[in-house]
Amino acid sequence: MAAQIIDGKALAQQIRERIAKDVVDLVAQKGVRPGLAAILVGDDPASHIYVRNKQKACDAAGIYVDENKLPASTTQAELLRLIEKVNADPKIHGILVQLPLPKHIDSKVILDSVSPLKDADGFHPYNFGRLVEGNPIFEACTPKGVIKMIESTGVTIEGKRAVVLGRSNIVGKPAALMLLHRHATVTICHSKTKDLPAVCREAEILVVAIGKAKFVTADMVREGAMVIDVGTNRTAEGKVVGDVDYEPVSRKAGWISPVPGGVGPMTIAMLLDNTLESAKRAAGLA
Ligand SMILES: Nc1nc2c(c(=O)[nH]1)N[C@@H](CN(C=O)c1ccc(C(=O)N[C@@H](CCC(=O)O)C(=O)O)cc1)CN2
Repeated sequence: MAAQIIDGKALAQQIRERIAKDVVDLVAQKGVRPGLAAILVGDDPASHIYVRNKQKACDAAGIYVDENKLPASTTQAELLRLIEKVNADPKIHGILVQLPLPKHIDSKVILDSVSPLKDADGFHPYNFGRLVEGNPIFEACTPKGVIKMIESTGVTIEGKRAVVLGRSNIVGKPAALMLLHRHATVTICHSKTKDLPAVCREAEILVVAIGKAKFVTADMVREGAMVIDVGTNRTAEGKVVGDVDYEPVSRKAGWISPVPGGVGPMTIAMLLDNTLESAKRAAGLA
């Protein structure tokens, strides 16, 4: 039987509509409009599309955006000065530094300079540490979206065998922690994992964030499993595909998220959610 589709695009739209209502209430009650500083350095075409989509989503939700598009020649010192400025700006409740940054800029230095109180992407080590403790303030947008997608199915996470494929700081590790805090039994797999297909087949929930087109094939998936595909890969023909070989896997899985239209739109919705929550805290509401 074909898997049920987890429609991230539709879920993200519902969440964005709820955020838009909450923004109206926040402005009415406290006179505070959530504000996001969006910082994009360089000419990466995909990054330009993502930032434009984030800006459009903020506009639709009534979130103010301070847009900063900087040339690829921007120095690390110039970028640090801009972050210092938005850290201190009371109109700004969330800061987004679009990744990847140009090679001459040290991403870690930049991300560490974002105020942990405005870290809407959840990438600052303070917020990662809070997540490890199980007491997060800002959670990274992509893994937070993954959890919302799993929860939207009504399937309980508690007690499930979850496998996270990929160990990046911005997706794999936080996704594993979020599943662990919801009492899943979690395994993280990576390039050195022995017999990866066998480990993946143990998963009742399989989160794939490995960055390789169609890497997960049907033989790696347990019958009836929930498969969440975090990948965004472009084929030679320019088509966007995930890390999961969708058609054959969807015939074996119980639930599957598509690419496009799965985790990507949820990442954007969670950025808005984090910015709104930050503005609520600044207004003394959370
Ligand atoms: N500062 C950040 N940088 C990056 C992040 C992030 O969360 N914060 N994540 C990715 C890029 N990203 C968001 O910035 C992102 C990627 C993909 C999508 C998306 O909606 N994808 C569509 C398909 C897109 C297409 O057709 O080209 C989909 O899956 O439906 C949204 C956001 C790296 N950088």
